Amino acid sequence: MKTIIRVPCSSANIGPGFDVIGLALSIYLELHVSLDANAASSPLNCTITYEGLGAGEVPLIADQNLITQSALYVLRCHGRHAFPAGTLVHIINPIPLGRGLGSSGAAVVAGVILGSVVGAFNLSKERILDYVLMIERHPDNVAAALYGGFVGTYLRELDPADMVRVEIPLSEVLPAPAGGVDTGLRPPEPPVGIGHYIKFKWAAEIRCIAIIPDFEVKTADARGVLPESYPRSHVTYNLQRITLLPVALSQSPPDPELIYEAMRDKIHQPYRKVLIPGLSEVIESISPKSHPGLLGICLSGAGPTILALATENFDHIATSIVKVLVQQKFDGKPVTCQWKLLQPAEDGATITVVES
Ligand SMILES: Nc1ncnc2c1ncn2[C@@H]1O[C@H](COP(=O)(O)OP(=O)(O)O)[C@@H](O)[C@H]1O
Ligand SMILES: N[C@@H](CCOP(=O)(O)O)C(=O)O
Repeated sequence: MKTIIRVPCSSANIGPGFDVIGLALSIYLELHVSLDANAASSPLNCTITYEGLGAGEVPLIADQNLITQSALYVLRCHGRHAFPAGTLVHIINPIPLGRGLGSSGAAVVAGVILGSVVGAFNLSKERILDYVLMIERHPDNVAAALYGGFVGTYLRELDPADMVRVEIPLSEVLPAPAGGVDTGLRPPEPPVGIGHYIKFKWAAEIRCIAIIPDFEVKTADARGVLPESYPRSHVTYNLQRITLLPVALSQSPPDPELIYEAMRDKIHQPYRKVLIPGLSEVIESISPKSHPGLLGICLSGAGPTILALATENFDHIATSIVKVLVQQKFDGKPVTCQWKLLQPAEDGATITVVES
């Protein structure tokens, strides 16, 4: 028997919805999980194999890999200090790392589900979200990856005792690398009901073009360039647009002028352009007027991927954006890009048991 855990990638923010809105998209991380009582012993009882993007770069030791670290967090909260003997986890990852397509969100969601599956804890999706939010601390892309589709999210205001638990350093939640040895530490359990979501409708004719530059921007770095406070006019600007966005993206036929305006942002994109050469030029030069079929354009998550929503002329829109980006340099080297045509992943995270 083998359990397959499948989790989609995601695009967070969609312009004005910084840390609020997420969209699950059709590239899927898969974990193939099995137990082999005769397997040679491995650190923390877990053997990891890996194929796809990040192979050779992602650690394959249980207390260093984000997926298995997340599973160990769940196990340790339940008083288990290792995987069941002979656990084999094969990771298949087509999601580009560090590009703003929610690779870490998908990894953490998959890892928490892995912990629930191997521990036979049968956690509900609501409880899985609590565990995930102790690790990836913004709800937008993880709620999309877990529940699927186009979502709006919020974090509940916690009482002071719960606040202490969610604010503890990440290093106390995830197992610190200890060479695969059990440290015996029991991390804090998540409070119940930290994060919540609502699913919005998505007009069937809207497709998503992801233009993916060949350089990485770590989400932590892209959060580091954001200011602590904002001018009131910029907050109002975003509130006006975020109020329109979910309705605008649910209407058939979609209204390009409305969507283009509703996807503009003053809270994160203007600050992140220092990390993403070409971002401003793309947003300012490519519009539904210059490119029929285009609805709107934004940074995907923390970048550097650019997300364009469109109903037709996908190739022309994508190649126009690529043309602007390849004129730029990153780290002194010319930028190259690939692009993919994606659609919303409605199902979110799934668990399937198959005969191996
Ligand atoms: N499949 C995976 N397996 C293990 N770790 C992963 C995986 N995917 C992502 N990660 C971790 O997440 C990091 C990227 O996260 P982040 O900077 O938030 O970018 P992204 O926008 O792709 O989520 C990687 O450097 C790696 O440490
Ligand atoms: N709201 C977050 C989303 C980060 O998404 P990622 O896919 O880049 O990890 C942010 O904008 O920082």
